[in-house]
Amino acid sequence: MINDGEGGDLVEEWVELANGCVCCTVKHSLVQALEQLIQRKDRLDHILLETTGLANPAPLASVLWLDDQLESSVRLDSIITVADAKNLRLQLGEHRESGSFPEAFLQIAFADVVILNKIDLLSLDKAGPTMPDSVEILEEEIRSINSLAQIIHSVRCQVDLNCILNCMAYDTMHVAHLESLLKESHSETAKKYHDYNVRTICISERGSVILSQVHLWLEDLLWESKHGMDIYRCKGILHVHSSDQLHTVQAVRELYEVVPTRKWGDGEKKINKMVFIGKFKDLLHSSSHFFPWN
Ligand SMILES: Nc1nc2c(ncn2[C@@H]2O[C@H](COP(=O)(O)OP(=O)(O)OP(=O)(O)O)[C@@H](O)[C@H]2O)c(=O)[nH]1
Repeated sequence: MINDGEGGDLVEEWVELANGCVCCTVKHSLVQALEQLIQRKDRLDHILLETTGLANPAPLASVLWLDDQLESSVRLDSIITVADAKNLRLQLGEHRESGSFPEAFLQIAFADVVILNKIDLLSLDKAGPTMPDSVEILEEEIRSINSLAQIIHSVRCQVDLNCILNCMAYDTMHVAHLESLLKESHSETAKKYHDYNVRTICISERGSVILSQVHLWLEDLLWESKHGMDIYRCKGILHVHSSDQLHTVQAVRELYEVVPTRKWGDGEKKINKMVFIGKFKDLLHSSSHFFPWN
């Protein structure tokens, strides 16, 4: 039984979910359970939903990001992935070769924050006979999959809660983190890939875009997987024709939003910049192939 604080009242309310996977079979009862929790909103600041180590975050993110009934009371703040610093590279390497355990890649690809845990074990390894992974190498590995995620280091997952709560990673109106896209990104630009690994690519181009064509283009990419792109997550900023507003783009799998967020500043360099996380095949070198409306 669970007590509400030390010596506190016994917690009597339970929300029981049917047996099954939270990202597929019990997805809808999860939404109902959250709605019940929200009824007691005065007592709730955050809901932390911990999935199994084998979960694919995409279906949950889709349900929680845009569910109309939930939208007003609950919002998806961020997806946090804990990575085991001691085993990360070995595991990703093994699964990259064999194509097994895609969830490891998905969990990094969808993460807004990656907690790189057990870094104390890296420093211990230095005394050992084999070359240890350095924090820098591991960060590079994570960034090659997802260059948008914030990476924080921890021992026994002791982290500053300010780093993982109120990230507003799915809030299109919260432009601050999207505006970092205006700066240089760590990610690769489009080119031809011969493998089919999960990675981040960043495409930027000047000129203005026509909003209706942006929608068609995104639907081609996200719904039809055109241009050999299987996109998990996408963020971007757009310079829309005949608009003085900077528009932001967010997408999780097939769901996406394009919204005006703020006025472009006087003298500000107006660009279109899209960051895609996913699998890419046969991409061409020139980014102009991605902005056909120019
Ligand atoms: N040295 C060290 N040990 C850790 C750290 N975090 C967890 N451990 C230990 O590692 C062992 C395995 O724990 P985890 O890797 O968290 O695995 P788990 O408990 O199965 O976690 P799940 O993946 O959530 O199921 C336990 O004995 C932990 O005490 C850390 O940062 N440093």
